[in-house]
Amino acid sequence: MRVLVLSRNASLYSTSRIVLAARARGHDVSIIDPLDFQIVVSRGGPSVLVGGAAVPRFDIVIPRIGASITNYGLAVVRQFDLMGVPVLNGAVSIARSRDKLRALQLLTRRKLEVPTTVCARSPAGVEAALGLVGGCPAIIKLQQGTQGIGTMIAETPQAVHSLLETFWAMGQDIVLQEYVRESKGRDLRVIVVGGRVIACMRRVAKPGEFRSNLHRGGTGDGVRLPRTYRSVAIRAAKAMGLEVAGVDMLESKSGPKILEINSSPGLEGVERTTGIDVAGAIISYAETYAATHGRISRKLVEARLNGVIHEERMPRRIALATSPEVRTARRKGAAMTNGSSRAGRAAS
Ligand SMILES: Nc1ncnc2c1ncn2[C@@H]1O[C@H](COP(=O)(O)OP(=O)(O)OP(=O)(O)O)[C@@H](O)[C@H]1O
Ligand SMILES: [Mg+2]
Ligand SMILES: [Mg+2]
Repeated sequence: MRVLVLSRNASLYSTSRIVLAARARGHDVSIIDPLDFQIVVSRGGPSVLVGGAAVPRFDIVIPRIGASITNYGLAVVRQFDLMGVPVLNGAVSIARSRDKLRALQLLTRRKLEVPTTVCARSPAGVEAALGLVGGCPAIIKLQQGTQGIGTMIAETPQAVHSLLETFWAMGQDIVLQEYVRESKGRDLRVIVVGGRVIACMRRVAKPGEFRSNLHRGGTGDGVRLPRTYRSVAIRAAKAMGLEVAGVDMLESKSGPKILEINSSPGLEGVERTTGIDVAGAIISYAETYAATHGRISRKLVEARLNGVIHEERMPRRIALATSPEVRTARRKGAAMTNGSSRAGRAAS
């Protein structure tokens, strides 16, 4: 297959692992910075250029869009969506995951548990909001934060007021959230690919810190998930329409509570702590996905762009098809990797 990885930096761990995994399976891989694309919108149909020149037709696009270029990156991904090129993940589902409030709204619509969260935009409702999330300490989050930056804890109502007022004055959208005390600075990062749990690590915050992110000094350990947690992670990814997802969950006294779902989850922490070949699992799934979504109808493309159709509603006949090209690529991949990857087997 001809694989396009959208990434600003080929030397990033996750990008290079995905590229290596694809090449090991015999695929032709290009890595292009999303900002290098020109997006052409005309009545003649959607297209993209790089440096003014046409690009080859790709069989699959794997976007790794960083938070700093969400808007332009999503426009590029949407253009590939419009061109009918299979994309893992699509623009609508990435956009959903980038906004924590939007994501939580979608999750609760599917009856999935999340920490009680209140969004407000005027000082008048703050007391009531604080009561709803169980008082202090309370969590305050930027709606678009990542790597733990933008997630804060407020120990007193005064701190809540001053933080909210500061962020509102800066024009930032924030949410107030119940602090799940019993999680004790731990969370679970679950990697779901194509509706299957591929790997999971428990992250533990460093002493004196409530955020367990590895970027904030936390440490990770591979864990086997109980069945209820597995099924919640899978349902959460599906609710967002994400084919590749990093689901963050807290272990609360009433069971899993979902914090957020990441659409370009980092692979370094989870691969190193679990020893699982997550990149291989993504490519293995990409092969199946490209084969089954390569020639989807214009109607389906539009439905997907409008976010009204979920992949599970794809006709079964399409969902099960496997092209000769994919079978050959799989055979080559199996020979080159000796077929020994746990994740590769799990996802195939
Ligand atoms: N409501 C909460 N109760 C307890 N701890 C929380 C809560 N919300 C967040 N945390 C802690 O803070 C960390 C960061 O929060 P969150 O996952 O929402 O932010 P993020 O910046 O998007 O992180 P990521 O890098 O995983 O994308 C979580 O991993 C968890 O350890
Ligand atoms: Mg996040
Ligand atoms: Mg997180």
